[in-house]
Amino acid sequence: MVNKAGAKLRAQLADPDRIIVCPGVQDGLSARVCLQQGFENLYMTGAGTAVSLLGMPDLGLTTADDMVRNAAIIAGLDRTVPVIADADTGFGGPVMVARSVERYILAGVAGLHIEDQVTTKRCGHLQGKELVDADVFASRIRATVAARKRLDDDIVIIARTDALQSRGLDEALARLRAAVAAGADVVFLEGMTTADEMEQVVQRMVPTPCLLNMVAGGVTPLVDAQEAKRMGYKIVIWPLFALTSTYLALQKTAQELKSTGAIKDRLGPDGKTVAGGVREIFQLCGLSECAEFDKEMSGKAFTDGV
Ligand SMILES: C[C@](O)(C(=O)O)[C@H](CC(=O)O)C(=O)O
Repeated sequence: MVNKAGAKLRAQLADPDRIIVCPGVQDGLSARVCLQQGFENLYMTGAGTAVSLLGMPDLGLTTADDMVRNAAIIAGLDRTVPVIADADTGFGGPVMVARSVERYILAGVAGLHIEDQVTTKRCGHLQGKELVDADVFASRIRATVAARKRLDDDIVIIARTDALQSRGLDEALARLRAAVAAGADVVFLEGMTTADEMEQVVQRMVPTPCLLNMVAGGVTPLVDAQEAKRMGYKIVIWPLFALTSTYLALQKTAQELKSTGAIKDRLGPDGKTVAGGVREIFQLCGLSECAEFDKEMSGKAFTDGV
């Protein structure tokens, strides 16, 4: 087996008492902050990757290269923490989908989701989404399963449908059932708009585990982990929380720099040290571990300190 992350995520899914709460992260820094807070899973957001890496909206503009590279960076920070990654539409026909899935597996990802929008997709919480036919979606899932088999891997395959908006709940559920028949492990019904739909999906998809997507400013009512668990969800993602926090904090300090010509130091809890100073952030990102590793390997880079 190439990648043990999938097996770990499967064990988490098999725990009947567990709900897997995944903070969405868009880069190494947001992943580091969530790891510091002790999260046991991470979610790599495609929307956040588009916004953070490209400065562009979630409109299918990220390539497989952009997404796999970002997933590899995030998954590589702590191999004990399973990462679920957005794989959008799989980026093409069955050959391309299988190639992409292999690359996600080799990147060390534990689970990924593939959806039924057209390749020129958009965020699931925007209007005017277009879908591929149900048989095309099923072939994407089959190609994902084939890639997993080819690498003898355990990656968790999450089938996402965006069909609710234009086709209604029954067709969306039928698409998810077909995806499960094709080998998907978990289902993700995107863009639910009421608590009743949220409850129904879990009940009507039994025994397949369901993922719930909590997007601030999106169309789905927001519930906490306890409520999601009560509804029967096994995975909850908060894809944009880090992006939103980063955006709001950056905007505030950018305004300060622009209007005053400087940034005032913010002091930490001890009242003396600068909060969020360069050394603190490097420590978060493994400064001491890097120096320690260098020493253990008889490297000399940090003998005079760092
Ligand atoms: C989950 C999602 O696919 C993502 O890219 O994180 C997005 C989130 C978003 O754009 O609001 C989605 O729900 O489509």
